[in-house]
Amino acid sequence: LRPRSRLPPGPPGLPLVGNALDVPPSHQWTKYLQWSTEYGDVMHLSALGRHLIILSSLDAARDLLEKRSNVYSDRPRFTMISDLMGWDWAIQFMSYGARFKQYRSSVMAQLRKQVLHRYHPIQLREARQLVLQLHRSPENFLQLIKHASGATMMSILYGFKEGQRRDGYVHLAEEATESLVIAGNVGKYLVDFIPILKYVPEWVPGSGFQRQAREWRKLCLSLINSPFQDVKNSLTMGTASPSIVGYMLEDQTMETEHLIKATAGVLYLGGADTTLSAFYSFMLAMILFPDVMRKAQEEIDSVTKGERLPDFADKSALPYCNCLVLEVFRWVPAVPLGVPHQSNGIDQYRGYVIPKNAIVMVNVWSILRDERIYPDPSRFSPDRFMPGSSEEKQLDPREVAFGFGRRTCPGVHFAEDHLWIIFVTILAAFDIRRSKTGAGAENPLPSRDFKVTSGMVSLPEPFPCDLVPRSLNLIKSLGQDDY
Ligand code: HEM
Repeated sequence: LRPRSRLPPGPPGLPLVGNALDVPPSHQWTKYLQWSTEYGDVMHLSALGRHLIILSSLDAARDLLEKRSNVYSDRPRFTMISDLMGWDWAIQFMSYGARFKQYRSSVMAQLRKQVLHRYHPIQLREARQLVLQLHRSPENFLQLIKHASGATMMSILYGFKEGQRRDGYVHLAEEATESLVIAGNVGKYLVDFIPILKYVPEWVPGSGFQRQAREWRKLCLSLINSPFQDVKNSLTMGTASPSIVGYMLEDQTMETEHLIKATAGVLYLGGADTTLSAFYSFMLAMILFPDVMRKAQEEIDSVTKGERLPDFADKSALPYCNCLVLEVFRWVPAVPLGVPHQSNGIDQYRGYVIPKNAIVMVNVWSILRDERIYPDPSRFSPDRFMPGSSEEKQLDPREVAFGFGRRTCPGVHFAEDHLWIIFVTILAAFDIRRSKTGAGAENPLPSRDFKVTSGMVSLPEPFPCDLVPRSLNLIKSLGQDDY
């Protein structure tokens, strides 16, 4: 057999462009699912000479990305992002190797289970502050939640409390990550396929990408430099609040300033949009499945007696709420196609050849919505994971949603804590209801077939909702002075 005929099966493509024209520009995971029913759970596509392998089952993902992690731990090179826009410090896009290991272990050190308690006071404070803000302007709930996701990360990373300074940095980070989303749209920039184009000077006609990259590079560099310098100044003046950057600067074992800046940038990048996606999904789930909301609220009330807001110390007494977080990870996968891996050598699997430098992606979305694993997958049901519930216990979605092998998400436990305290605080304070007033063409009333945005990180499209306070006394007790 010629090597090509031993590639995994996949849709036929055209000469040269391969399947580039068949892959839709958005929501590729639905097309990949459709193709996988025809070609199987290990599928081959090609685009402009690049091999693409799509894995659509847990077995295949584990067999390759975990059991053969010596082959599949690399990332494809994103020339536009890493070389031209300046994101070469972000481990998310880094090739596997010595530098990656050094940077990843610095990130892991800040996300170990043993240190997560350090962030709890900030997460608690921010969750309660958000309750106050939501109470004051419930109609702006989507904007408030979006801002809170970025702002909480800024507080944890740099110690900035509420105010203009922090808002400015959140704005900067949003702009920088938006540029990433645009540039991360594989296929948009030819330089990602023909890296040598990165040397084309800006004045050459057709090199608009160079000018664009230069503008975006400024955002990327400000994102890691400006807040970092700010913390350093505050430490010198003795006015800094506790923060990850502060801990790292004080810890003399840390290698270089660049590593500290990069670690903070990586955490922001990894944490802000993903937790925002989960937050939107949670709100939507509570509107669509009011029985789940009531069950979670009853559990919280049984512990707090409705006299106080919940706290991290209540976590072990709230198992249903813990399962609710897991169900959010499953119900709307925040990273529906994971982050692409790349093979660093030729491999054989199930009799097929996986070429060297093939881009390997897992269809996380299709696994987490597979009815053979999760019966009635569009139903939001934390009971899937509750010990002793009438439902049969189902696969823990963290095993899929956070990726595989040596590149698995290091933020999984952080994300759980972060979302848990927000969800239980909001559930204690408000009923989240289907809006009677806010619906319109732009914000249609949600149904089980709600739409999600497309991109590496995906989230439900905007929807209206009403937030009805459950206890005004509880909310009012959160006086501004305390926070
Ligand atoms: C809903 C929450 C989250 C989800 C669903 C999620 C999902 C993922 C996925 C699928 C990957 C790629 C794994 C792979 O390549 O196999 C990843 C990577 C990563 N995540 Fe997360 N993540 C979440 C939250 C966070 C948080 C809160 C942080 C940090 C504060 C974080 C930091 C990172 C980093 C640094 C990487 C890159 C790892 C590497 O390339 O080695 N993530 N995440």
